[in-house]
Amino acid sequence: MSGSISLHSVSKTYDRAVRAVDRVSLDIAPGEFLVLLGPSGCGKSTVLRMIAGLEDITAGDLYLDGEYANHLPPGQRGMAMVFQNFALYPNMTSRDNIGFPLRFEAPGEDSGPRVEATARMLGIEDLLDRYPGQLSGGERQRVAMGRAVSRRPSVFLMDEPLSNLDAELRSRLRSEIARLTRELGVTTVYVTHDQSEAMSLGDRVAVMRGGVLQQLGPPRDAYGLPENIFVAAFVGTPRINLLQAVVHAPLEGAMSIALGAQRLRLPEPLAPDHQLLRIQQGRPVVVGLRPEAVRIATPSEARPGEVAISGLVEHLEYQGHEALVHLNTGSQPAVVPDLEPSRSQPAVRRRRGTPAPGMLSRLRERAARQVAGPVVVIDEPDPAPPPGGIAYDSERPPPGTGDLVVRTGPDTRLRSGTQVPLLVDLAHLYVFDHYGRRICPAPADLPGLDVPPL
Ligand SMILES: Nc1ncnc2c1ncn2[C@@H]1O[C@H](COP(=O)(O)OP(=O)(O)OP(=O)(O)O)[C@@H](O)[C@H]1O
Repeated sequence: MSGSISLHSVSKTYDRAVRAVDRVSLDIAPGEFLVLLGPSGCGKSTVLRMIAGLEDITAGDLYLDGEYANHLPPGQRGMAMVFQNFALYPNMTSRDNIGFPLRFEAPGEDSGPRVEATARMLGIEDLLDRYPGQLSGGERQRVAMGRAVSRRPSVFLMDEPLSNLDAELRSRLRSEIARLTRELGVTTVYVTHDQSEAMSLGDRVAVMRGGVLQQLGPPRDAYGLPENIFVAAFVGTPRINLLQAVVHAPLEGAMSIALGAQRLRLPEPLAPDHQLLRIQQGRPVVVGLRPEAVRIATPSEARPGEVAISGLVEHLEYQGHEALVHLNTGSQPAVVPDLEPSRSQPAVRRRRGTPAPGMLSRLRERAARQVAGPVVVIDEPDPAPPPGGIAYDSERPPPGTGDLVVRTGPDTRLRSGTQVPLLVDLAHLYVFDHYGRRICPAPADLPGLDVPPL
């Protein structure tokens, strides 16, 4: 087996009601490391389990090495799985745990040389005669990986394999997994809700939300060119600043984006990406600024492409290698629900008085999940929802939390309550429309920017 995996519009519905995975299409190349990333309950594990054959596919097609494989039994798929809970047999030594699958795959063959070669690869030779109870969490996970590796599968499926480990061990094992899968050249599908893990491991990252694939591409694109507000907010620590804004495009005079009482004046001649914002004139949009897109400096220090605003220091968060300044610029943050949903909550909050879910509301919920919405507009009292079922929130953010986080050097000394000048780098400005789609920088396929998603 070469290890290519293709999902064509694959869905999974549990109990006729919960659509855990909604028409996901993915092509994973042989030897590729693909990470499924998303918040808890978004359907990552279900995708992995359908690839493994541990879960039936409700609709859509799965191809392994180009062959239709929906009904292929798990044992015939040439895959090995590593779970978060190590799953070792407690009454077997590491040697027996690693050799156990080989008893079935190559009956009668001496598994010793393969077990030892695997142990050498993972640096666990001296643990081979210990029982799981005599191993640390990290050692247990190495043995669990050894069991997967010894089978020489064509695909590794890993479901949050590091989530039970402490931070230092996670980072060490992360590089070991990267090295091991690269050396073995084995296709790997890795599930995590930890975006930094996804960014550091994946050749490509598939970001999911509410069962729907939001974006598929290299980690650099998920961070630098998020297709929607959900991906922008989910990827990156500290989280991107998302501010409610309005585009002003007068027939005469400069175009600007209002953030509360302040304005980002777009320099003339307008950049092509900024020209496309003209059609949003007067509409609420959301501005996204990563913490490194704004710096504390006076207007006279502005470089080309930087525009001045100001902010009131709320507090300084010292991080050792850097400091994060929390500022209040007088704008309203936009809120993206579903970033960390609890399993008991529905995927999209409904407005008061909305009837119980029927076909129409289910369709609307699905449409809302396909884009990043709902985007919360705090200042508008009870606005009518646009098509697509986007909901609104009337809660204000807690006072004193600031609306903008800016990254600075660790030596910054700033007192709370100080008004500071800020420079916004327009080269790193994101604008999302009312439906949560990125409209600046312009999307590659330039959809009808006015058209509601359905
Ligand atoms: N056997 C099941 N029966 C009913 N619903 C299920 C079942 N397994 C999963 N689900 C539901 O399907 C959705 C997706 O679950 P899944 O485990 O794939 O999410 P996940 O993104 O892997 O979450 P986590 O990171 O918390 O494991 C959830 O709403 C979950 O409650």
